[in-house]
Amino acid sequence: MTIAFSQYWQLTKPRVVALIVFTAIIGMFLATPAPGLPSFLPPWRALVFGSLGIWLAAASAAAINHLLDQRIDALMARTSHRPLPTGSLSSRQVLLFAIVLGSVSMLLLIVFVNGLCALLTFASLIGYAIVYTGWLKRATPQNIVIGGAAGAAPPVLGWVAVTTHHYEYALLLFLIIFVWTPPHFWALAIFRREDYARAMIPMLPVTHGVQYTRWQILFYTVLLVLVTLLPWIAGMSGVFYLGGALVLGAVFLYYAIRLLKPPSEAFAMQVFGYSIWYLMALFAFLLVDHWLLPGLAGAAAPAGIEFQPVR
Ligand code: HEM
Ligand SMILES: CC(C)=CCC/C(C)=C/CC/C(C)=C/COP(=O)(O)OP(=O)(O)O
Repeated sequence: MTIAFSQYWQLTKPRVVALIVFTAIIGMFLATPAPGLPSFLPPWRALVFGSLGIWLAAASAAAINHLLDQRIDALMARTSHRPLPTGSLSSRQVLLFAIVLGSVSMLLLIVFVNGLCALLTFASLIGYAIVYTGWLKRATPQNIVIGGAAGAAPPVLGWVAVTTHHYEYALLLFLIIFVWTPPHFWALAIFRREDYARAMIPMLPVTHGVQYTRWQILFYTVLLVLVTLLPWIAGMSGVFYLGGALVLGAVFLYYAIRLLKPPSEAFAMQVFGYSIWYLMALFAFLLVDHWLLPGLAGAAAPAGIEFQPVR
């Protein structure tokens, strides 16, 4: 019983999905007026059912990823211990699990949140589970750049769970995760390139070589540092966020430059590990900044404009 639970839990990619839900929740908070105004907590239904619905949809997408990738997962050292390659769960069980999670997610979002949030969440689920996993991943070395759109969507999903007002700010959050994805993934792909070569998956380090991939990581990291300035330039975030983004970005740049001539083979995995802390910290800075600067409430909900949850 406990073993079965842990196998199903593993299907949901719990740590990846935890960070995804974290960015969605930050999206909800940033869409909500800051302290000092009548309500600084997102509407409770968006917070509770929105987070739960987005979590279940991402977990369902992750389970479908396991299902469609079982043949290649069996060929790769990093993934060969997963429930399908080891035979501890059957394809039927995984499919059923994914359908249940996805259906409950849609039900919660449609009934308790709103149709737009449900629609965009469903599009993200399909984007990752079918478009990326079933097609792009095997088709082009730009797979994770294009497929990254699904993983970048959660702050937008969180935002529209609360309101469509100033949705352009949510698009800035989307852009940050979208540009973050290539350095995040390619660092790991460099270290795991033999896995991908064995499974014949056209990841950039396999098709274009390690050095080219390192330069691409540096290119996207520079772009990322520039893109993270946008929330401040657009007036969504203040100098507290700006300071945090600059420090975090400087460290990321240091890692990306060092990766051009790495001290060891394992250094790429340090860059990968940092990318995760980076995103978590950047979004934490966005939230604290939003709370520290009540003046910004004007940015999220300008005077005279009613705070309107989408229904
Ligand atoms: C197309 C986009 C993405 C690709 C290809 C990708 C790829 C990967 C891979 C291959 C791993 C290693 C997983 C493992 O060994 O089990 C990983 C780990 C991770 N990813 Fe991503 N990722 C993407 C987007 C995201 C997004 C959007 C987030 C969160 C906002 C995220 C957060 C994480 C976290 C937290 C881990 C560490 C998981 C752990 O330690 O168990 N990733 N990613
Ligand atoms: C509804 C919604 C918000 C969906 C979110 C989509 C989602 C779960 C994105 C995560 C991205 C991810 C872990 C990609 C790795 O897949 P991979 O197949 O390249 O990695 P693997 O080899 O570890 O399976």
